[in-house]
Amino acid sequence: MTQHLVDPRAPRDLTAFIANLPKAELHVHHVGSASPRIVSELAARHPDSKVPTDPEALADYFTFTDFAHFIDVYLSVVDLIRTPEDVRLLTYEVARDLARQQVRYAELTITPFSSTRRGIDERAFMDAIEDARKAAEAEFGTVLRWCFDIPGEAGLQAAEETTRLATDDRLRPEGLVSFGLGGPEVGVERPQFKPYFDRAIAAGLHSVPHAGETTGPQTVWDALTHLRAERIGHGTSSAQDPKLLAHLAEHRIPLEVCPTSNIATRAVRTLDEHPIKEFVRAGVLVTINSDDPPMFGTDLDNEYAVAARLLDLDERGLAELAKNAVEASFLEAGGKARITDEIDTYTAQWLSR
Ligand SMILES: Nc1ncnc2c1ncn2[C@@H]1O[C@H](CCC(=O)c2cccc(C(=O)O)c2)[C@@H](O)[C@H]1O
Ligand SMILES: [Zn+2]
Repeated sequence: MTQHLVDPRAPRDLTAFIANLPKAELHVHHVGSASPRIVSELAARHPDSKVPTDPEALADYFTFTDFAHFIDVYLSVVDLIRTPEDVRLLTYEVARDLARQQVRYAELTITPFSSTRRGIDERAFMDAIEDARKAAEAEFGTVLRWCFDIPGEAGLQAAEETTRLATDDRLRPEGLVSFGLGGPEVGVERPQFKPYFDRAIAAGLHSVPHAGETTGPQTVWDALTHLRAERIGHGTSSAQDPKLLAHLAEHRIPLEVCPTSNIATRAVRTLDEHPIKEFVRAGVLVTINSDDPPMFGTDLDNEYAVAARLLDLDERGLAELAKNAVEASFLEAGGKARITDEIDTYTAQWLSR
């Protein structure tokens, strides 16, 4: 009987490598990360909701015809978050899911305006997310920080409210590090939000607006010049403007790339057409993120696997992507060094097996 020896040149199983690779995630939404189990549990608490309680039906419900449809579905899940306990449960479970993927550090984007305008007390909201953040760090070892974002389509009233919640020392949570702008981009010009970003930056927050997801490169330029963006959410259309790509690369402004999100919201037609290769070729600092994982039928590990396929990466290439996210994060230097060292040690051990 011939013995089938494992061919040492055979492609190693990158899935196993990714699953155990220590990671950081910079672009992932609080409500958008509610797992099917959490969403169906919340939907069962609120029978008036149009959100299905059955996880099967939920998978169909999370299939979008276009970006506007995605926002409608997103808001129907926001409507399920009605009490501080809902907020705490959601936040803690999102942290558990992140920890399961070896995420050591995540900057979770939260839209407090959407919850406070739906009646959740602002102080109770802040206490709920902070309780969950501290519990997650103690129990899972996952460090969470917050990005508060303005739902741009809700206009300047939402901008004012979000800025107040993010800069009032009696309210702003300890874990808050950055300030963003989300929702549809079409008809939501970035320059109008300059006064709010100026106040947030003056209060010590980092600027990380979405831009160039569903509109052209001018939106990315506007985010850089008017909102002083330190990172860009998506930035997908930057690939249409070589000068913009060169500027991002020269000034080492990271892109928060969310490949499957761009397909699910129809921002990009197919993964093979995704501009991530152009970003890397231009020398742009690319980070990999999941955006709204359960809604897009993905998770961070899968996004790393997609990046490996699109960029033809081996273990070292994947480790570099993970280190990019650590470098681009707003974690303090000691924490960055710790996670980067862990990534290097893990990768070296894996390759020496
Ligand atoms: N890929 C994404 N690209 C962009 N945004 C994304 C993405 N994923 C998730 N979001 C989130 O969707 C929300 C959209 C909320 C919104 O548009 C809206 C409009 C009018 C009223 C209200 C309200 O609350 O009353 C809200 C944003 O908060 C944002 O954080
Ligand atoms: Zn997003």
